[in-house]
Amino acid sequence: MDFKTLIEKVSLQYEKKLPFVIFSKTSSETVRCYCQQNDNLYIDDSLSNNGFVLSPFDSRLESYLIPKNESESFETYFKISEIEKERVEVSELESDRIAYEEFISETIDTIQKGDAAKIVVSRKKDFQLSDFSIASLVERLFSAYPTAFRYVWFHPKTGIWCGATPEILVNIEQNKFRTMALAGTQPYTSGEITWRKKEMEEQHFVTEAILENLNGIVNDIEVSETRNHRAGSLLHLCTDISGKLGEEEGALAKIAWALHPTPAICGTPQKYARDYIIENEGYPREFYTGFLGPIEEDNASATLMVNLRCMKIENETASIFVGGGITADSHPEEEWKETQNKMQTMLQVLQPML
Ligand SMILES: C=C(O[C@H]1C=CC=C(C(=O)O)[C@@H]1O)C(=O)O
Repeated sequence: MDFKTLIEKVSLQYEKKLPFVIFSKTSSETVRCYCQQNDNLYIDDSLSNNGFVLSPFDSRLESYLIPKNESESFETYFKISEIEKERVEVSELESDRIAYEEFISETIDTIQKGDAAKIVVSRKKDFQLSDFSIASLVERLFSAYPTAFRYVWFHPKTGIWCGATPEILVNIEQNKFRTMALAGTQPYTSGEITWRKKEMEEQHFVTEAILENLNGIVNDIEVSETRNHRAGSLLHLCTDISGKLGEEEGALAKIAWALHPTPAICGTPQKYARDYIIENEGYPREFYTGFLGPIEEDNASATLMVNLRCMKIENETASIFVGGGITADSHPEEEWKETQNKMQTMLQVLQPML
């Protein structure tokens, strides 16, 4: 089956209002797809069944699964085609900017009072689509960000969720696991790269918290040098963390629930930051900054990614979710600009449909 036929399959599935997920792992040209054969909503927090999981930011809420054994699965090779990507100009209300910057200032005050070291706050912006097609969405998304993990998920009860994320929550392959501490953002340029103290500190919080949360769960942890990690037109700081798993069952669930929500998308201390976000952000994140990905071989192999650079599409409206890590040294105007830059990742996919 070729990519075109696969797109026809998912388009038909969407027309019939049946769940599907189509995805391609980081830097892979293999596209895989599960087309569920009924419209049940499978709830599964165990992370032990084969299929594709979609889990929300608030870990007290349910995770959903498109089970492999209830789906037809397909796989194909896909030749990346060059798509034009130009910055999409967005008109934003002055009142929205002021409200967001005030929210950032309040968050900085909270941090300066000593209640938290870092809190990741975000916003959601809606775009009316005039010419939406699932085929065009899949084609553009998969071509635009070949080095990201790309997915389009549809279930009649959740709507479409899709994204191109750079961040691994946990990857397990043959008794080895990998995760990463990703934080700090600047626009990508080919020139010399320098990071400010604020970004280095922000990223350091993430590495430290991940190592602390993994303590006692995995053995032989290796921590890489911190490196630059490009995500489309953005650049992040990243530390790779890897290690070996013991013989016991259920390592995937243990690691994923120990790490999620990481300080890359929530904050430190975790519970304070989570409650602050839920109480103050003013909208429910749903699956944004949750995690998603395939679980295979009875969870001996899995790639769970943090749901970043993503959007939800429902009733011809695309909601794009964007945020940033706030520390005592953050500046509200810069944080607003950062969300505008991050919004471009999905806007460039949507461009012809706006
Ligand atoms: C919360 C987001 O990004 C996180 C991941 C990488 C860098 C981030 C930052 O620089 O603030 C955020 O922690 C988002 O893209 O919506």
